[in-house]
Amino acid sequence: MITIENLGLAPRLHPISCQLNGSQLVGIIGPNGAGKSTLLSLLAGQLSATQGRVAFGGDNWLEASALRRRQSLSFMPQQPHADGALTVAAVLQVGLVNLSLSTAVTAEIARVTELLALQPLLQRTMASLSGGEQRRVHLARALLGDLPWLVLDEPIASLDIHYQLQMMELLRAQARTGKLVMVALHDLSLAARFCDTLLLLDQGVLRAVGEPAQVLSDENLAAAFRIQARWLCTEQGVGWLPQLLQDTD
Ligand SMILES: Nc1ncnc2c1ncn2[C@@H]1O[C@H](COP(=O)(O)OP(=O)(O)OP(=O)(O)O)[C@@H](O)[C@H]1O
Repeated sequence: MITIENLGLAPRLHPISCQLNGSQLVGIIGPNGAGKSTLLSLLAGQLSATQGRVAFGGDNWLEASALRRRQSLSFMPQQPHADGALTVAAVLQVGLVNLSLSTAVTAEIARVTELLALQPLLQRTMASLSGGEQRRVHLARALLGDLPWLVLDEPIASLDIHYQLQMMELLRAQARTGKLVMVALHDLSLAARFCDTLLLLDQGVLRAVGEPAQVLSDENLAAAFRIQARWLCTEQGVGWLPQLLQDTD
């Protein structure tokens, strides 16, 4: 479990507080510029907070050593980078070595390779891959070491619908193994369908946190996104028909 207390970065993110249990897939949603990446980057230690604390495993996570951070939290930024000249296999090897874990390298790389169906790509260079293929490699890299806290900024951006569904299932399965999995998402229908908890950010403010049905209320959708939506619930899942509000441009 993590407890976020008044975590903020002026002027981009107003102080936010919430508690998130492990074993959950948590979606961070909100319009462009709402502060999603800022929040995730603060948790990942890529940005320094101007105030607040984060309790994770007892102490203030924001003051944890670099090694503890590296071995507890896996971060995939919105625009992950890897040297284009490296093969996929090399990217995964370097990623694992950087974690300084005692994990068996070959077995761990085989594990994430299988999870992301990367076998056919292992000997290709990163530069030779499509955008979606590269994203799957970055996702595999984020899963290396089986760390307890995954923080992924738009992990399904640029994936086709097959891989979007597969990734959301995979991330939910990762959460079910006891991890806290936090993902920034723009697809609210997939967020509603797969996430246990949603955090809705709007103009740097935490507007709502809770179960998807509560957070994706008519009022919140209108205020944050200036849309209205009809939700379609079937046994297979949730879909929706979003529309611009009448009085918006
Ligand atoms: N490097 C930066 N320096 C100053 N302000 C920034 C910087 N990066 C982002 N911002 C601002 O911080 C606010 C939050 O940005 P952030 O990237 O966290 O939004 P986001 O919700 O992730 O948006 P998007 O959906 O467009 O990715 C925005 O107003 C943005 O303009």
